[in-house]
Amino acid sequence: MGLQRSPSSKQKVRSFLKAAKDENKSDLSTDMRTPHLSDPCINIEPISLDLSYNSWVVDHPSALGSFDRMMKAAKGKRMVVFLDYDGTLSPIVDNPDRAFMSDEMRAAVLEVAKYFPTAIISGRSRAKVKEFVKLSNVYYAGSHGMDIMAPPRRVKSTDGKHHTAAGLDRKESEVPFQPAKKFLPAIQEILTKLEEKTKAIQGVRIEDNSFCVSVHFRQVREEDYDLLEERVKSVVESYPEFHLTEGKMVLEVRPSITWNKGHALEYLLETLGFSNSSDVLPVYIGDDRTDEDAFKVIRSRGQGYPIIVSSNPKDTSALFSLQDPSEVLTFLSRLARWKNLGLGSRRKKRKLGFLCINYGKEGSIYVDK
Ligand SMILES: O=P(O)(O)OC[C@H]1O[C@H](O[C@H]2O[C@H](CO)[C@@H](O)[C@H](O)[C@H]2O)[C@H](O)[C@@H](O)[C@@H]1O
Repeated sequence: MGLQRSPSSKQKVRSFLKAAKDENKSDLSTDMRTPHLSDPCINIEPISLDLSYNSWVVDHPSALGSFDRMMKAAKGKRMVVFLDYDGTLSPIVDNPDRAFMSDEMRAAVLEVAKYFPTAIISGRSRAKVKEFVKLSNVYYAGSHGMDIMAPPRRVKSTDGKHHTAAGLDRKESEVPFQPAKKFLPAIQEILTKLEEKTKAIQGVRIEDNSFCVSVHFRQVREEDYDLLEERVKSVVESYPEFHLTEGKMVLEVRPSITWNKGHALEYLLETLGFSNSSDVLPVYIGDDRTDEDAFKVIRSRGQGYPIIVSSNPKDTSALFSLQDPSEVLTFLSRLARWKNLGLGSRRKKRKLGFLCINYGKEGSIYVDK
């Protein structure tokens, strides 16, 4: 792994990176960064070089341009909405503490959550993302899904019915699910050591994300990248149960457990009562590498809409795309309006005296009384 930096050798790489950097203020995903010779991903570079946004978007069509088609296919299905936070609901900014979400975005998420079960799955601590979003009608998962607040997991008993897991709150109120809980003391130790080891490097920000730690280098001088990487690695090396991952100008120290945003999505579907439903249609909107795990889960389910937020071509398992948070806002507003209009026309038909025959999963039809 190497930090994202300006290229020094290949001319082709230089011009590609410069264009991408100018367009997106260095928000190059790791799949496009200058490769290190030691980087096992070096073989993906020529593929990225051939991609241009116009050809990429053919394979990952705009979720706005495809909206009608998507909603037509969603008729009669139960949509569940999953949203990433940074770079999706809020724009990427230099100071992570100031990545605020706009009031319009908040209103759009509020509306969406009125009609569809909605969860926010972020790399931030759950408390921090809740503080930014400030909505009570959504579910929150922080630390890349390692800290979920949701209804308790259901267990299947011998009578074949689902029951709340023993020992948990039976009133279906929300309970935390924290698969990395045993790592909390070690995480606090790592945090302290990282702060100590990197304090002399100008521009570094260490963020406590509860079950993981972020080391931000967005404001670090390029000439200090190697030093920072070396220091961070020297801390992580003495914790064999942890590993490093890389996001947008950030290194993250995470416990090595088999749990990611994809698992969080599945967990939430299950606890919200959608497991094994053939008519459930998850929508996941995210911009970062960690969102890919959720995109893959949706693809493997064979039903749902994985949507990447990017204005640059990148390797992704998403099927659709949106360019930036402002397009996310438009998409969410249209989604809420689409549902509202659908409900409205049903209400109107009822008012006009039509009889509604409900076929459950198949939807409903209106007949003249
Ligand atoms: O899963 P997410 O909600 O997308 O969180 C991923 C990381 O997002 C934040 O960092 C990123 O956004 C910052 C604010 O715009 C930006 O300054 C930083 O460079 C980005 O990496 C957050 O601060 C991290 O802790 C999250 O892991």
